[in-house]
This record gives sequence, structure tokens and C-alpha cells, in this order.
Amino acid sequence: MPRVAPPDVDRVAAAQAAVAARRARAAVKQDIHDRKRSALEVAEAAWTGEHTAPEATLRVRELLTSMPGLGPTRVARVMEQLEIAESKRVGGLGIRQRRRLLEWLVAREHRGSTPEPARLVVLAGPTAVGKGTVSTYIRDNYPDVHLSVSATTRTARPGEVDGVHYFFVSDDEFDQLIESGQMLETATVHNSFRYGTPRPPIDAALAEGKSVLLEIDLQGARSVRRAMPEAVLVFLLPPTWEELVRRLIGRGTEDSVEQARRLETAKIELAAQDEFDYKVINSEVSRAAQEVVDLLS
Ligand SMILES: Nc1nc2c(ncn2[C@@H]2O[C@H](COP(=O)(O)OP(=O)(O)O)[C@@H](O)[C@H]2O)c(=O)[nH]1
Ligand SMILES: Nc1ncnc2c1ncn2[C@@H]1O[C@H](COP(=O)(O)OP(=O)(O)O)[C@@H](O)[C@H]1O
Repeated sequence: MPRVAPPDVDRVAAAQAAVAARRARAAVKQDIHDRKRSALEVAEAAWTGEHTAPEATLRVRELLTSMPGLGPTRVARVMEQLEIAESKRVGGLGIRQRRRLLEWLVAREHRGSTPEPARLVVLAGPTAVGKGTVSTYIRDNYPDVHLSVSATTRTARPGEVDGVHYFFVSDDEFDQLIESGQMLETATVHNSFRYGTPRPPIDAALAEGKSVLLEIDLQGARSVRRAMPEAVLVFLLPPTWEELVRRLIGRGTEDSVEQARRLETAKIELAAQDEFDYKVINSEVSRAAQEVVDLLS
């Protein structure tokens, strides 16, 4: 008969303690989320209490993501700005890191319910990376985001609605939009049709405090940066080059000559990724969309 090893009393006790600690941390996060305790109070408790207290063993990333209105992308950005490593626990911060975090939390608390200024975010990236798919996901799932509707001289594809997907205009109408100063930027894309971003709806949305998302090509992103340096530029990346090729071929909207031409352009476009403020990898559409939306606030 095989002998059953007696339970190791110390290991059982340690496992129970770990479960209790995890629950206690979850309760702290829930309290921050429900606004029962502020993240500032929790950080202060971590620094004045015991180093094993749930507040002290909470990771800084968890403390920040528990705060209402802060998503994972934004938190990663803040931690980079505060020079705090991803794995750091609140109780394990050095003196300078504590001061930076404290100042950031105090500033955010003082901001109170005043919303952050609305942002203009530009989403660009190589052909077939999924810019359209991610933007459509955002339009369908995040109604608070104002998605700019571009004007184009190309004809509508089946299922595309004028005024929703694009404003489909003639060459003359496009010229008139430029002449009357209504275009923020314009570009001829893939050597064929003209595309442009109408400016009045963007100005109106920003004035109302609504953040705006533009899904445009690389030339357009560069033009927006020149016209509005405060715009945030996001580059959408494929998980791998092979996946980009698969998506382009899988979409089946271009013949093989056009596909080869677009892939050449894609190589040039990928080389421009470091001009952008942020890079988002489009592995899973919902996740990429969430990361882009996080950058809007
Ligand atoms: N510069 C600029 N590019 C745009 C604008 N609207 C769309 N684009 C880009 O034009 C390209 C072609 O878009 P589309 O006609 O939807 O075709 P698809 O990308 O091949 O499905 C994409 O790279 C878009 O990002 C715009 O207003 N300005
Ligand atoms: N995250 C993803 N995973 C798998 N396929 C995707 C993903 N995002 C987009 N696709 C697919 O890739 C193809 C190109 O996407 P599309 O949005 O048309 O690209 P773009 O607008 O950048 O040219 C489409 O067939 C789309 O369904």
C-alpha cells in the first residue's frame, strides 16, 4: 500500500495565509473601486502600517487600476512616468518613488470631478493590420467616443453607409471642402482615391469635452501632428509580419498585384512606428480597442 504523506502543517498554514492575504488585497481594491477609500489613503496606510498589511503588499499597478476611470494602458503610462517597475508593491517603494506616487495621487485627488481635457487620438498603421476592425469595435462598444467620419472620393462598398462609414463625395465636392477650409488633413491613399478629415465635427466634439478618434493613414497622421501637436498618435501593429500578410490575403478585397504593392508600402509604414507616441498590438480586437480607448482619457 502506498503511504500517504501526512499534510505538512507549515505548508497548509502558509497556503491559508496566502489565500487570506489575497482576499484582503481584493477587499482593498474593491473599496478603492467603490470609492469607499481613496488610493491616497491606501498608500498612506501602506507606508505607516506593517509591511505585511494588505495595503503594503498590494502592487502599485493594482492600486492604480482599482481607481475609477483608470484603465491598464493609462496605468502603464503613469507608472512609466513615475519610474515605478511593473512588479513593485506599494510597501516596497523607495523614498523617491513614494514621493512621486504621493504627488501624483494628491494631484489627481485635487482634480476631483473635473474631467481631463478631451483628447484627439489618431490611430494609424499598415494596411490590413485591423484599423477598420478596431475602429468599428470602438464605434459599436464605446458610444462615448466620437469617431471622426472621413470624406472620400471612392465609392461605397456593399454595407457601407454614407455619413456613418464615410462621407462619399465627388472630386469636385472634395475640392470644395478643401477650398472652404473645412479639412484638417487630406491624402491620396494607395495611389488611388482621396481621403480627408472634416474639421468642424472635431472642433465641436472637443469643445463639448468629448475625446475624438481618427482612423487615418500615415500621411494623415503626420499632417495632424503638424496641425495639432497636442494630438496623441497611436500605431497599430500586427502580432507578426506573417499575420499581417494572412489578414491582407484573408480579407480578399485586393488582387494579388495590389496585395504585393500594399505589402511593400506596409514595410515602409512599419519603419515609421517610432514616430508615434504609443504602439498597440492588434492580437485580439477587443483588447486592442480597450487599449486605444484607454488612451483617449
Ligand atoms: N489621410 C487619411 N487617410 C484616411 C482617412 N480615412 C481613411 N483613411 C485611410 O485610407 C485607407 C483606405 O481606407 P478604406 O477605403 O476604408 O480601405 P481599406 O483600408 O483598404 O479597407 C486606410 O489606410 C485608412 O486609414 C482620412 O480621412 N485621411
Ligand atoms: N485582431 C484580429 N485578429 C484576426 N483578424 C483580424 C484582427 N483584426 C482585423 N482582422 C482581420 O484582418 C483583416 C484586415 O482588417 P481591416 O480592419 O480591414 O484592416 P485595415 O483597416 O487596417 O486595412 C480583416 O479581414 C479583419 O477581419
